[in-house]
Amino acid sequence: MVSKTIQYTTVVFISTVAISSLAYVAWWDYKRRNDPSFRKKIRKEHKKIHKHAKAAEERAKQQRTEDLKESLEKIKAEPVPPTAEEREQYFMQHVGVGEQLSVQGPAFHVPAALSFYRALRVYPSPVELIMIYQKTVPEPIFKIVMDLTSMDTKERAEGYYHYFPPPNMNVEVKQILVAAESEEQTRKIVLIARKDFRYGENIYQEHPVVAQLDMDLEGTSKYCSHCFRDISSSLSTIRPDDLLGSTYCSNECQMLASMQSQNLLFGCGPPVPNNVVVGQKERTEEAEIERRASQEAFVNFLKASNWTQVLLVARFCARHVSEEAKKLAPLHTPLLERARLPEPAAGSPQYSFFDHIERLKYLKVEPIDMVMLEHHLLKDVLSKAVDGLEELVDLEMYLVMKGKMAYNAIGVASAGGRNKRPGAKGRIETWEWTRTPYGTNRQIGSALYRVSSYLSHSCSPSVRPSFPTGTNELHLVATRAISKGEELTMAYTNTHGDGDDSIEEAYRKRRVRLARGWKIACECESCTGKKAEIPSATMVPEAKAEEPI
Ligand SMILES: C[S@@+](CC[C@H](N)C(=O)[O-])C[C@H]1O[C@@H](n2cnc3c(N)ncnc32)[C@H](O)[C@@H]1O
Repeated sequence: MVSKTIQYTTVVFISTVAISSLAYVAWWDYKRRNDPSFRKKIRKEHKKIHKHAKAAEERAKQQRTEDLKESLEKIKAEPVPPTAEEREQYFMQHVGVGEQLSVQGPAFHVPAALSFYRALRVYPSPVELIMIYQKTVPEPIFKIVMDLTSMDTKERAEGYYHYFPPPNMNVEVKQILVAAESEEQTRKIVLIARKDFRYGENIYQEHPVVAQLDMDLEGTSKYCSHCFRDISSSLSTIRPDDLLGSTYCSNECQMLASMQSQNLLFGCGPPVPNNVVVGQKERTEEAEIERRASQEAFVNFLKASNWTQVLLVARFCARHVSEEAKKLAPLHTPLLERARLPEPAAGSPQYSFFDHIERLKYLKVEPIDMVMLEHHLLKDVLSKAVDGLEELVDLEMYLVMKGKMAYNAIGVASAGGRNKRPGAKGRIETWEWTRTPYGTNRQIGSALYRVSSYLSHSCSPSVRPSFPTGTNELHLVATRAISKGEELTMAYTNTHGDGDDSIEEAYRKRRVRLARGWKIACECESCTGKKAEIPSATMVPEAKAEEPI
């Protein structure tokens, strides 16, 4: 009886709930069909729910990004093992951990990805490893590894000018947007003073990334082929196996040149240190003969053409290799300290040798026959030295690199430069111009500098490159008082014209040179107002060199 009552109560309760639910559904449907304001309210509710869900999803995504960022910072703060063997062990250990974690379900995806990322950090050829990961690592984990990689790349790219140039150089790089003739905005990169400078004050100094004596001076024992010091009245060092016949002021310069590029390009010692095995060719007698033949062909071309920009590119590639080799087999000698380049400030992400030149603007170089030939000869020298090295300069990259040298190299007029540089040969489009207020015809060589590459041109400039140590170490000197925050400018060409040129003739000549060399129609004060009265300080290379030009 009791159970019947319970059954009955349950049935009544269920039917009551069902009936009232049905009534509610019927009422809801009626309202939805007949009441526009009700419909609007529902739509609003739907939107609200959707918005909340989206916001929650966004928050979760943001939180995940924040967590990944935090993990990335932690990983970056971890020391990288110093030796090649330790790095290999570290790599194996983290790949192993990553593999174990990746089979334990979604909760372990992030820790697995972090392990794979740690391994990626120390692998000598990261792009290759990413391709292997893509094929072997489960997709959601691979995606996290890629997120970590792009976070790191973005931070490195955006943060570069935050760390470079280092504060002790007293300048900073700023990117400003300017409206071009086409109304499209273009980016101008300028060098700005971080503090006030007096007239004649030294702002900073820097060693070149790569430097090359003019070809007519190479091997003449007048100047050191590495630092450009005048050695005409002293003993010089020569290496008998050097095909370019370069001469040096000291054993130190000869060793530095050899380590940075000379041996790989023109010598016959191992192209990279013996303990760096990646890509090294077995040095058979046959391979050595082929290597020498490629070097000879390159040297013959250089001597016949008198061009140096191809050599700046060649030295850049070789130095890139030597810097990478140094990472694999660290070498700390006082000698290398002496040649230190400006490096990003402490705490910066790691930038490769190439990262510093990647940002520089470049001139468009046409692949005319001679350019194709020099490219072919350079590739041959590189590939005969180390397998695969020619990949550094496929034709497209070579044209860009040459364009960077053409746009940014500075003419070095150390020890006052010279007066009788032989005139350029061949078609005018093939003449090589360098940025120098003393005139390319006074230089003894040219060099690429990391920071000075950013200097813009003005015909009434605020700074000039100076070489007071008698070498290619560039000192940037204020040609007038400069205030903190001011843009620093140098003259890319001799703004006074030649000999007794009138003001108009000097103006015409510099406009032609600026247009030919850097495609600039100068709009500086002196040009727009045709105020060709330029302070003579811009023209005086060194106290020693005050001879008429
Ligand atoms: C060696 S880069 C100097 C760095 C440069 N300021 C930049 O924006 O990257 C030379 C290029 O800077 C620009 N530039 C330098 N001085 C200029 C000037 N006075 N007027 C117009 N453009 C200039 C031109 O595009 C020139 O080819």
